[in-house]
Amino acid sequence: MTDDILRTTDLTKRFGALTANDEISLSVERGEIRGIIGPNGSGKTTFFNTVTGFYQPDGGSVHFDGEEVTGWEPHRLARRGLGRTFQIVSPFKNMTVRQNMLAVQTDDGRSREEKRDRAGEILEFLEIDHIADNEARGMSGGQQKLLELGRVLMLDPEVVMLDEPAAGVNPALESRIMDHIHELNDEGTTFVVIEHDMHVMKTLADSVSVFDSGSHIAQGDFEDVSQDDAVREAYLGGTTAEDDEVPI
Ligand SMILES: Nc1ncnc2c1ncn2[C@@H]1O[C@H](COP(=O)(O)OP(=O)(O)OP(=O)(O)O)[C@@H](O)[C@H]1O
Repeated sequence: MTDDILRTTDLTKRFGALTANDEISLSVERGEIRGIIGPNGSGKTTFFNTVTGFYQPDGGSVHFDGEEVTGWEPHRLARRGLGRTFQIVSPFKNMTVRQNMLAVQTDDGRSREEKRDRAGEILEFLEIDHIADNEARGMSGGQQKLLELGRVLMLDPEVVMLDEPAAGVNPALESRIMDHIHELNDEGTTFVVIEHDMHVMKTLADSVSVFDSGSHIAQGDFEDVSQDDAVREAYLGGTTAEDDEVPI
């Protein structure tokens, strides 16, 4: 029997005449790393925004850990255990790295000291503790991505949705980010990851869901999905496909 921690049923989001998510039904199993791939504009980020409450859906539902959470506010979902990061990261630049961590509203009865200790542990785990007292404005793009992941971890999430965690990150830091994701996953955190880099996706994801023109067109392990005719058409038939987006 499968143990779904996140499930959408016919989730739909429109922007005027454009249907960015067209009845997306998708289940994520507890403990897996699910990749979401698809050409530019296929609706991946919209899906994240609708699942995590940044957009109200025009139809369909979202269930998280056995509870219907459709339309819940992002902060309520985050406190319930569904965290997410953004494609464009935006730390508070004039605050230190540690202050950025402590600015996360956890509302879980932890004392200031406990919160500070937890922030220290996470920064150490992510190997950015040496810059904890530096202003965030001096961080590299990759370090900012790690800080954003760290801020999500302050909420002890059960599921983390990552929007392009490797984009714009140098290869050394990229492999560190992937190691951290694997390590957290080994400890039980479920991940849903949007990523254009197919090499990253191939090694990271247990299974992938493919979006095309707002629809969820295929799901399975990376190798099977790469051979799927509809997937090859989605990538190769369009005019926007770039080499690194072709999943073969
Ligand atoms: N806030 C918005 N208002 C209007 N249209 C939007 C909005 N957000 C997204 N769209 C449109 O919805 C479609 C899906 O966009 P979305 O960003 O979800 O795609 P994506 O698969 O994440 O793309 P990319 O891989 O380029 O990040 C696009 O046509 C986009 O222009």
